[in-house]
Amino acid sequence: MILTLTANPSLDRTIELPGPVLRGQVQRAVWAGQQPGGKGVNVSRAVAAADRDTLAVLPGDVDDPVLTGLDAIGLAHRSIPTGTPLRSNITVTEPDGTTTKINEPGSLLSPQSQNALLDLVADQAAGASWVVLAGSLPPGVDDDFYARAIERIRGLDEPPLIAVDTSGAPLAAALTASPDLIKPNAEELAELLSAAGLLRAAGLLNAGGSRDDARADSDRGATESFEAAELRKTAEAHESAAPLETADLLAIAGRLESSPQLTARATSALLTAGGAHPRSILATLGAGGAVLAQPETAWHAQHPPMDVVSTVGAGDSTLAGYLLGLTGGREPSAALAQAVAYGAAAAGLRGTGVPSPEDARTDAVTVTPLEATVAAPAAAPAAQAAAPSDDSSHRHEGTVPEAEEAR
Ligand SMILES: Nc1ncnc2c1ncn2[C@@H]1O[C@H](COP(=O)(O)OP(=O)(O)OP(=O)(O)O)[C@@H](O)[C@H]1O
Ligand SMILES: O=P(O)(O)OC[C@@]1(O)O[C@H](CO)[C@@H](O)[C@@H]1O
Repeated sequence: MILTLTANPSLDRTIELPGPVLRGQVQRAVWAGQQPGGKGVNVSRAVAAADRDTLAVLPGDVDDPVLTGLDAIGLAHRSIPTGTPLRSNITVTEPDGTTTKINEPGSLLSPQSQNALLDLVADQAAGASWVVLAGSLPPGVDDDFYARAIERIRGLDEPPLIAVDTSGAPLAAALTASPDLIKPNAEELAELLSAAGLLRAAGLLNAGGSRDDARADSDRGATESFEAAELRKTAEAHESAAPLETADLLAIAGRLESSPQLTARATSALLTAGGAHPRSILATLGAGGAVLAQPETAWHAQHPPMDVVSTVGAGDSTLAGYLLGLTGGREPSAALAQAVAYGAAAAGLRGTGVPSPEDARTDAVTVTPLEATVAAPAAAPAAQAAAPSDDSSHRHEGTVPEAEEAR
């Protein structure tokens, strides 16, 4: 059984526009719909769609629209009453697949409710194969909530494996409890690397990595390239220990999305960093597919270009596809192919759509092993960190040859 905990569930409202969003104007939607959502809930929906056992644990009153929505689709769930309404999150989609999302903060969750939720998860996790802790934390909940959940679950006689899909401070805090798997997207990965001081080890600063080198690069020509400018800004922000600005994080995330090799190196830096860290990383890269990194191995899986309808929940479906693959007996690389097939299928569905196994076809997915992903120690200069090679790329219709499986 795959159990999910969604600390901050939502009613996902989706509005489809006939053209681009026009700020400040009245626009008429061509379609609108709503689904019970939140990251863990979506994982459970995808697992249930594959006819596999799942239980969604969440806060919320039984007559809340999220809970009645779960009743309506027959999804197994357990909740703790809160006396306050769950949030609504709004998605606006445009015909070219552009997805704009506005998420409410959610209602305050009292300390009593938080404890009741942790008790419920620990109680229900006995006998599960995986527990997924997913989504943001509502107001009133400390950043270490998922870390506390991990400690509770690990205290069970036969603890299940634990996956975490959240962002920012709750993700950083969860890492201190060494989850078995995390599923960051490119931006979350960039944020984690920055917070851990691993941007340079990950090869995300320029070769020399120093402010002077970056300046020298830019001084070489009167016209500083966009790339050089981004690197210089990043280096300066990093070395002055100032938090990276959103624009810098997005620039780094963009580089990760367009380079699986760089992502493999970045994930490797996290996996080999001193102190607590996750055991595996499933990094999703939007249209760039996903990288699965484990100590000493990494793979990239890619879906061909496709028409995107709504990417909301694509990451959750990716995680569900991966766990369905693993618990169904697939090797990690084959489970990765299934993960990307699930993510791509979800991106082709309206709203927070989750695919069925028939929608998620692995035969179109290419899986490529990435080599030399064990980076030099975190403090080593980028120039000495092992760079993954891409000369072993090949296509093998969603599964990997036995020789590679054995790596
Ligand atoms: N434009 C796209 N084309 C093809 N596949 C896509 C596209 N966008 C997303 N996907 C698929 O969905 C997966 C997850 O996407 P992404 O990295 O955006 O996750 P995410 O930010 O966690 O998503 P969310 O939080 O909305 O669930 C990707 O790994 C990929 O398989
Ligand atoms: O605000 P959070 O908890 O980070 O994300 C919530 C959310 O955006 O995540 C799901 C898509 O991944 C949606 O169902 C939901 O609206």
